[in-house]
Amino acid sequence: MMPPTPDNQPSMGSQGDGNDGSKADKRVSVMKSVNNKSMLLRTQTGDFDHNRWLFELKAKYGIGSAFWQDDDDQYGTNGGVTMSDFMDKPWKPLTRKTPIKSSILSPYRFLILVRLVIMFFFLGWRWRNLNPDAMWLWGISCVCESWFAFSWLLDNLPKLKPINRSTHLVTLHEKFEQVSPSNPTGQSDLSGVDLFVSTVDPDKEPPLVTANTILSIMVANYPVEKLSASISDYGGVILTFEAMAEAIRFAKDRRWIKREYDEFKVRINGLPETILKRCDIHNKREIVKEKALPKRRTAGRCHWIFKSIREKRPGFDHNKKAEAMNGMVRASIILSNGPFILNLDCDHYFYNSMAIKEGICFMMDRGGDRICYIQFQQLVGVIGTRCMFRRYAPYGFHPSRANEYTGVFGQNNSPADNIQTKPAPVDDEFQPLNVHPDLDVPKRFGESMLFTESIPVAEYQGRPLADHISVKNGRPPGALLTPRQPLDAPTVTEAVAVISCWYENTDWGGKIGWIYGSVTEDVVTGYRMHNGGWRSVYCVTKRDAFRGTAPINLTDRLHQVLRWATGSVDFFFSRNNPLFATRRLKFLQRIAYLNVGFYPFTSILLVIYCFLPALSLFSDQFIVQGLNIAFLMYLLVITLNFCCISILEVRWSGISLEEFWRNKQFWVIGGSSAHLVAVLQGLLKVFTGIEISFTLTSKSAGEDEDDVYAELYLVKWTSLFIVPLTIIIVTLLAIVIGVSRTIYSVIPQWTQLFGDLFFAFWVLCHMYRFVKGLMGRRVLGSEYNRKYTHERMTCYSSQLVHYIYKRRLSSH
Ligand SMILES: O=c1ccn([C@@H]2O[C@H](COP(=O)(O)OP(=O)(O)O[C@H]3O[C@H](CO)[C@@H](O)[C@H](O)[C@H]3O)[C@@H](O)[C@H]2O)c(=O)[nH]1
Ligand SMILES: [Mn+2]
Repeated sequence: MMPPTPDNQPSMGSQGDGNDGSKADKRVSVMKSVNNKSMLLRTQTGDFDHNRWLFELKAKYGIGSAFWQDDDDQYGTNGGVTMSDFMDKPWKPLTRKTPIKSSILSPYRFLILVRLVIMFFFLGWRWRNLNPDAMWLWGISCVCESWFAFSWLLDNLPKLKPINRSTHLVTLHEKFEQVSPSNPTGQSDLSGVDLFVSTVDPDKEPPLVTANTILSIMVANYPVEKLSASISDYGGVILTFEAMAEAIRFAKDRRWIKREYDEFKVRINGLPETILKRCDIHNKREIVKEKALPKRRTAGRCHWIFKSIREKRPGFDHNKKAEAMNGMVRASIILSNGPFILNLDCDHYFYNSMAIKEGICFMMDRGGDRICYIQFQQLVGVIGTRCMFRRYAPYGFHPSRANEYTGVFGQNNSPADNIQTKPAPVDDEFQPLNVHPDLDVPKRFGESMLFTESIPVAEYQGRPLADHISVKNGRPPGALLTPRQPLDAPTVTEAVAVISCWYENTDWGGKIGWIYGSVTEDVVTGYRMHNGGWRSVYCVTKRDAFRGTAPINLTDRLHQVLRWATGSVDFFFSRNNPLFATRRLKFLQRIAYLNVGFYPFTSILLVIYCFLPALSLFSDQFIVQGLNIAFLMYLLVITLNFCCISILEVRWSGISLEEFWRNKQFWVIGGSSAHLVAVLQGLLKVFTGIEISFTLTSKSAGEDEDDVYAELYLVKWTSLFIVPLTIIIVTLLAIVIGVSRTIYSVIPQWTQLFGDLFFAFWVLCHMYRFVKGLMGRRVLGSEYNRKYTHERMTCYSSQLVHYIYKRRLSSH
C-alpha cells in the first residue's frame, strides 16, 4: 500500500489519509503496464517459466506467524540510563549521547600522547645514530620502524574520540504506538523495515544456519505488518530453496515448538540426501532424452547460455554479495519498499527482540534525517552485516543537510551547499529532499516505473518524527498508520523480474546501491555515503542485538582476513581512495578510511622486519652499533608504555588478557601472510587485471558447545602459511648456527663445517615432518558442488523467496 500523502509541513499535523485510494490506483495501473512489458514473461524456448507460473497460479508464498516474545522487562532500567537523562531537552529525545567516564578516557589519551612523544624522540635518535658496521641493517630497520610508527598513528587517532549512545524505547512507544489526537486508534505509526538475509553456498553455509537466522527474525519486537523479510539465495541452489520453504512452514505453528524444531532439524539435514537421489534420476532421464533428440541440442545449448549468465555458482566470478544485496533492494522496492533495510549474513541472528526498535530510535530522533546507517555491535570488526540502512542513502542521494570540514585537521566546519542542480520532477507531490547532481532517471535506476515512484515514498516514510519545531525534515505524526496490504501475484511477478541481471547494465553497483568492484562491498558502500555527508551510528545495546558465527580455526580465519585485506587494497587503488575525499568527510573519518586502505601495505615491511633477527645472527651484526644505555632505555620506556595501554584496553573492552595476547599474535601471523598476499594480489589486479574470487567463510553448524569448538585446533594447509613458516625456519636455522659458532670457538675448526651441516639437517627434518603433518589434513573439494550443478541450473528463478508475517499482533 502506498503511503498517505506526505505533507511537508510538519506543524500541520496529520492529514495523510486523503489521497490513499488514488495513490493505490496509480500503483496498480503502473503495475499493469509494467507487467505487459515484462520480458521475462515471454519464453522463447517454451521451457517451464517460473514467473508465468507464479503469475497465473496466483501462487502465494509461504506465510508465517510470528511468536511474540515480550521481553520489555529487561529494558526497564536500560543499562543504567534513567528517564531523567532524557528529560533535559525541550523536545523528548529518543536517543542520547552518554559521555565516556573521564577516568577511563583521560589516562588513555594521556598514554597515547606519551607514546607519541617517546616514538618521536626514539626515531630521531635512531636516524641520527647510524651503524657504520652494517649500514644496510640499520637503514632497513629504521625505515621499517618509522613506517610502523606511522601506521600505529593511523590506527589510533580515530580511537581518540569514542562516543557512547543509548536509546529510550519507552519514548518510542509513546510517540509511535499510543493513542493520541493524530493517532486515534493507537495503531503503529512506525516506518516499515525490510530485512535481507543473504546466503550463497549450502556447502559452506549449512541451510540449518540460514533457516535459524530466518526463524530468529520472528522474535523481533516490531509490528508484524511493517516487517518484510527477503532471502537471497545467490547460488540458486535447490537445497537452499527447499530448506527455506521448510523454515517458513515451520514458522507457521508456534505450538509444540520445541518438539517440532527437532523434527524440522532432521528434515533439513536429510534434504541433501533426498535431493541427490532426485537429481540422479532427473539427470539420467535428461541424458536419455538428449540421445533420442539430437536436433534439439542446439536450442538446448542456447538456453543454457542464457541461463548461465544469471546463474551463480560458488566461487564463480561475479559481483558477489553486493550484487545479491542490490537484487534484494530492487525486489523489495516492489514488494514492500520499507524505508529502512536491515541486512544479516545467513549466520547472524537476532539475539535481542528490541534490536529494530533501537535502530529506529536513532533514525526517528531529531537529526535522524542525516543518518545513513546504524551499525549494531559486531566484535569481529567488519561492518556490512547487522546494519540498518536508510534505503534512500545508498541510492546515491545526498543527505538533506551536511557540513563541510576545512583546514588541515578539518577544524573549521560550515554547512555544505545543498546540491540541487537539476530541477525536481514537476508533477510529483513527493519530492526527494535533495536531488543528486547526476540523477538521470530512468537510465540510472532501470526501467521499472515503480522504482522511480518509490524513491520519494521511501525517503518520506523514513523521515524523523516532526513533533517539535526543532526537528528538521520531519514528517507529521500519524502519517504511517495504514498498514501495507498483503502481496498479490502480479506484484510478486514484477519483483522476480527486477532481480534480473539486466539491471547490471544500469547504474546499480556503480553509483546506486551496494558498490561493485571490491570483495568488501561494505567498506566502499559506507565510504561513499559518508563521503556524501551522511552520518552513521554505532549502536551497542545492553543485550547483544545480534549474534553470529566467526571462523575460529587459524586457516579459515586467515582466508577471511585475506579477503578483507584484498578488499582494502582494491579500495586503495580505486577512485574511492579517501585521499580524494570531499570536504564532507570529517578529519578522523578520513584518517580511519585511510587506515582501512593502507593497513595491508604494512605487511611488506613487517615481513622484512621479521627476517632481521635471522639476518643479524647470520651476519653477526645488529641494527644498532652497540647496546648502549640510551637504546636500552628507549626500549624499556616503550615497553612499559605498551603494557599500560594494553591494560587499559583490556579493562575497557572487557576481554581477557589471553584473548588480547592472541589478537596481537594474530596480527603478526596475518600481517606476514594474508596481508602480504592481498597486497600482491592487489598489485596483480592493478597491473594485469587478474582478479581473485570471494572465498566464503565456512560456518560451523555445530549445535552444542563441543561441536562449535571442534574446529578450533584444526589446521588445514594453505599456501598462506609459506611466508610465516619460512620466517620461522630461517630464524631457527640462524639460532642453530649462532649457537654452534659459539661452541666451535672452543673446539677445533675442522669439526665446524660438519657440525653446521648436521644441525641444519636435523632442523630441516623436523620442519619437513611438521609441514607434512599439516598437509595430511588438507580438505579436498567436495563432490557436492559438482552433483548439484544441474539442479542449480533449472531452478535459477526460484532465487527469491519472499514471505510476510500475516498474523497481526493481537496484544502488545
Ligand atoms: O557471492 C556472494 C558471496 C557472499 N554472499 C553472502 O555474504 C555474506 C558474508 O559472507 P561470509 O563468507 O560470511 O564473509 P565474512 O567475512 O564472514 O563477512 C564479513 O565481511 C564481508 C565483507 O567482506 C561483509 O560483507 C559481511 O557482512 C561481514 O560479515 C554471507 O551471508 C554470504 O552468503 C553472497 O550473498 N554472495
Ligand atoms: Mn560470516
